[in-house]
Amino acid sequence: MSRLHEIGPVMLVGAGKMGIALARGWLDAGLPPGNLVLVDPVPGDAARELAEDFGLVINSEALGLQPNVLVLAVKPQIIAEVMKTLAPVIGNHTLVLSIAAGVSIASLSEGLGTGRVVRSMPNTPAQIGKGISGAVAGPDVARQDRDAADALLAAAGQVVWFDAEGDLDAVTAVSGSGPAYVFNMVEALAAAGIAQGLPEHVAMQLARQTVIGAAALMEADPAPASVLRQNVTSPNGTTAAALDVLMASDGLTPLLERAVVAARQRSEELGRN
Ligand SMILES: NC(=O)C1=CN([C@@H]2O[C@H](COP(=O)(O)OP(=O)(O)OC[C@H]3O[C@@H](n4cnc5c(N)ncnc54)[C@H](OP(=O)(O)O)[C@@H]3O)[C@@H](O)[C@H]2O)C=CC1
Ligand SMILES: O=C(O)[C@@H]1CCC=N1
Repeated sequence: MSRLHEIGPVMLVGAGKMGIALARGWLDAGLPPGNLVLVDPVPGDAARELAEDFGLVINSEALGLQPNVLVLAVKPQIIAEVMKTLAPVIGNHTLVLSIAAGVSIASLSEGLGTGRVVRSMPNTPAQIGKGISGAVAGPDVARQDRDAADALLAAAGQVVWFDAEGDLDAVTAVSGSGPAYVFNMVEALAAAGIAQGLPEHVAMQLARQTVIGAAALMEADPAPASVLRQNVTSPNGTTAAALDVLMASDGLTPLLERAVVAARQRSEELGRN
């Protein structure tokens, strides 16, 4: 039996892009639909579709419930306001699992009046069970709370637990936001193909399938990324010519480092709001 069966009622507050990605992952991994309720003042198409597909309870009926796990998936900018409305939902037995970027365990605990808080950072491949999450448990989190949070996050993919909460800002910058960097690389590679005279739809097909194929190969072959890169690189060939540009001192590595620093700083800023 999946660990998800043992968690009991889960309330997802914020049925947006990431909330729905997680909810789909949980339901696909065996969370009983009767144990999941959605709270979102204006549920979008994806939320309504999910609710319809699985017969989920949405909004008003949900608010009378004190769930075993309250998952907070609203934007960091409004989380303080949203927490003010959630006091009646927090029972003695309620664990809070936040996925909000930057928002500290201390402010979550203060806002909700409970120390049973896990702060986490998943990413959107959660929707197909291929995500990765970082997580930190607050000081009042018991072993069984941590197991429940781990089961929810593990349904979405891999989970890495950290002792230091500050590490989650770096996790956010690397893997939380990371899928967007890869999608942007597909856009950039397609644009480069178009600049070389390929039709737009063909350039996009080539770029997209190249990233899909490379990711699938990396999943199937445990060799380090550097070895997989070397396997593409014939001596003095075309890839070597391109990598001379990408791996130059002003190439992809310093660019990504700047991008990750910017994301980390933004995560820290969001936490100060
Ligand atoms: N997107 C991602 O890849 C990731 C996001 N996160 C975190 O997840 C959280 C949500 O991000 P994301 O899904 O991208 O954002 P979205 O805007 O897509 O989702 C937030 C949802 O919360 C809803 N909402 C607004 N007010 C309330 C309320 N009072 N009660 C309940 N729900 C409310 C919004 O509705 P409406 O649109 O009508 O305002 C929206 O549906 C953020 O904290 C973000 O940091 C974490 C990891 C990855
Ligand atoms: O862009 C954001 O702020 C959120 C957090 C990580 C991914 N999306």
